Amino acid sequence: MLIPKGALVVSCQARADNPLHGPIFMSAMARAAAAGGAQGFRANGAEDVAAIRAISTLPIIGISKVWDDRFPVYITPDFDSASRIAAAGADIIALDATPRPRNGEPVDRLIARIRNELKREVFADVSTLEEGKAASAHGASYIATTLSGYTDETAATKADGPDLDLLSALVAAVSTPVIAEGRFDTPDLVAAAFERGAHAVVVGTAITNPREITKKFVHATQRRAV
Ligand SMILES: CC(=O)N[C@H](C=O)[C@@H](O)[C@H](O)[C@H](O)COP(=O)(O)O
Repeated sequence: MLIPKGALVVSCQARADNPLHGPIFMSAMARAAAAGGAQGFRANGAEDVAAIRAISTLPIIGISKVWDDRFPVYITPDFDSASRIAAAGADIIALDATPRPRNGEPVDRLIARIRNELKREVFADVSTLEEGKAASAHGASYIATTLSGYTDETAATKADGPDLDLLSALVAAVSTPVIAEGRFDTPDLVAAAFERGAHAVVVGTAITNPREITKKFVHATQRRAV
């Protein structure tokens, strides 16, 4: 198991519309995170994964976001996208493990192919307890709460912060290590995740997205006591 128990993993991702988009910025983010004590990274796409691999030996959870209007699944939907990030240096491949339609092989087959053909650990992003149990049964190495709040079924929970209830339910139900990911945006929430039995916590936006962090502060400037 590559992700150590108790680890903080930092997600270094910036989409094309973000001023920090690109491997130079994302590898600098990763260096800063490692200097701060992060024990692993999550990164999107072969270029960013390769740039982070070049500056660190810490475990990289690689994803490949592929948007296709015909399908809701965009996180590593098929074997080809998984292969590209494995070749770029990802130690662990994260994928959408919901049963939603995808332009790729069914999730059980995708997990098996990544394990058997790419020889990589599989990190299953789920949104419900049932999906987590299924991914565990299919051989995923980690089950993560990443997609809670981002599927039609779970959209209502997004406004409530991270899905601590799903985290606890997964910890109780599967022997696979459970990772807290998605809106863990304060040190207190990270501590709460470990109290509930998380194996590790992945933090993205709150550490690596200055635009979104700035928005929160600007929002505070607009608050007025009544
Ligand atoms: C739903 C989805 O596509 N999540 C993505 C998965 O890679 C990222 O956009 C998130 O930033 C990541 O999961 C970390 O979460 P947060 O940024 O909330 O700490």
